[in-house]
Amino acid sequence: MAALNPGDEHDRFVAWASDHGVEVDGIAPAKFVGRGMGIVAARDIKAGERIIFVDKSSLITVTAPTVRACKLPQNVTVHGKLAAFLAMQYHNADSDHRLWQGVWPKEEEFRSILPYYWPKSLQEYIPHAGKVLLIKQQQKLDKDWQTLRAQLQPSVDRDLFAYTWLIVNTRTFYWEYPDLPNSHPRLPKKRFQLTADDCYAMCPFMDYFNHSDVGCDPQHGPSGYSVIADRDYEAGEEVYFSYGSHTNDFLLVEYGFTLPTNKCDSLPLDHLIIPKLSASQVEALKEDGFYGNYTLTKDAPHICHRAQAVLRLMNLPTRRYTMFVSGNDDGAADQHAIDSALVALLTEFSREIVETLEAVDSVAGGVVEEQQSRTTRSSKRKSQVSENMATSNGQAVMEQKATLLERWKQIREIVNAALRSLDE
Ligand SMILES: C[S@@+](CC[C@H](N)C(=O)[O-])C[C@H]1O[C@@H](n2cnc3c(N)ncnc32)[C@H](O)[C@@H]1O
Repeated sequence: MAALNPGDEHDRFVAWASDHGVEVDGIAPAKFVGRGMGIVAARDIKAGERIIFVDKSSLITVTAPTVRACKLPQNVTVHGKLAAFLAMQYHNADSDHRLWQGVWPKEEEFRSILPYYWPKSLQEYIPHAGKVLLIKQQQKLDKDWQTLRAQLQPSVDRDLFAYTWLIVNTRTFYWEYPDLPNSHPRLPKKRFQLTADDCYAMCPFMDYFNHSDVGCDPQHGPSGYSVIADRDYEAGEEVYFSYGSHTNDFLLVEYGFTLPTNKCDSLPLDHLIIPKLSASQVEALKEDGFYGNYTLTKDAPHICHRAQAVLRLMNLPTRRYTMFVSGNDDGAADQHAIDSALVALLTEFSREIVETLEAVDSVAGGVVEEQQSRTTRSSKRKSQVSENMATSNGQAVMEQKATLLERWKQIREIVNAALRSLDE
């Protein structure tokens, strides 16, 4: 259930936005239990109606004069530059985006939602694909901080920078700079040279929308962003759009949530397959372009072509594998043997899942106690404040644990669905 009037700070922001190039039609921000803000239909909306337009002049990008005025080092990433700008402005009561900043989730909320902040003993149980992403995220943030710290300290400390870096990570949109050749010395002159890492924009009001695997498609053009309703909506319904074709492991690490059903979900099988390969098999797969990136999905045929190939190399005479990867044989004659090999692999995966579910349950209990005792011990007196902190840490860990258990149950369901259909 959504609260249609989420509070004064949101009213003030909406009024500010409408004076700053944001045209809202038929939608409103609303507060949802357990997942912050989102957008609801404020009246019945018809498919094809434009529900929001945001003029490019209101975006925060590296080309904005206020960002350029910060004179940040040339070698820092676009992500780092935007995070530094937001952090430098964070305590400035006169900053242009003060009212917008006031409706973002607070650092405290991020601490419980985003795996970046989770205790190490819980991060350890993030599924393999998510852990790889989390390490990359930590490395990118660290590198940006190292490049910028001399310029930012002492007014901006690492905690504030991490928070604004994660605000950028969870709230930016893909932006292609309509006037690219002259936009910024840090950006390439030619459009085809732009990479995804260059194309970040903070976009007021658009960053209220929550993600779904189906929903409206945000559009960007030379004048700004717009969203067109993908279907009819009744007043009060939540309106989502898609952040992209993301798996739940990606959503968990980058945004701090998973979707209960997600048509884009898949699981990597690399951590189960790669350790079983001999050196010569690795060499052959690399030569043929079939090394790694093996995935499992809930729906038939369950595994990707690359996984079909590697299982053939591991379980059949080499010539059968060669015929398959060269495209001279569709592999149908061997499918039964490959399905049996896959069942063995997934049975091994099932054991890992059961063990992980049990481990998350017990580790999380330990973390709550550890955090509570650490928080209460660190205060001189066992004051109400420290008790409240301990309780909120405890609650955060319980929520993190629930998110993690939920993800492992989704993984179990994908594996079981594949096992059931292979058994038919
Ligand atoms: C662009 S913001 C969307 C607005 C945000 N909910 C807020 O309170 O301001 C992205 C963040 O919203 C949350 N979010 C987005 N889609 C969600 C969903 N389907 N379920 C739960 N949380 C979601 C996640 O915390 C994510 O990091």
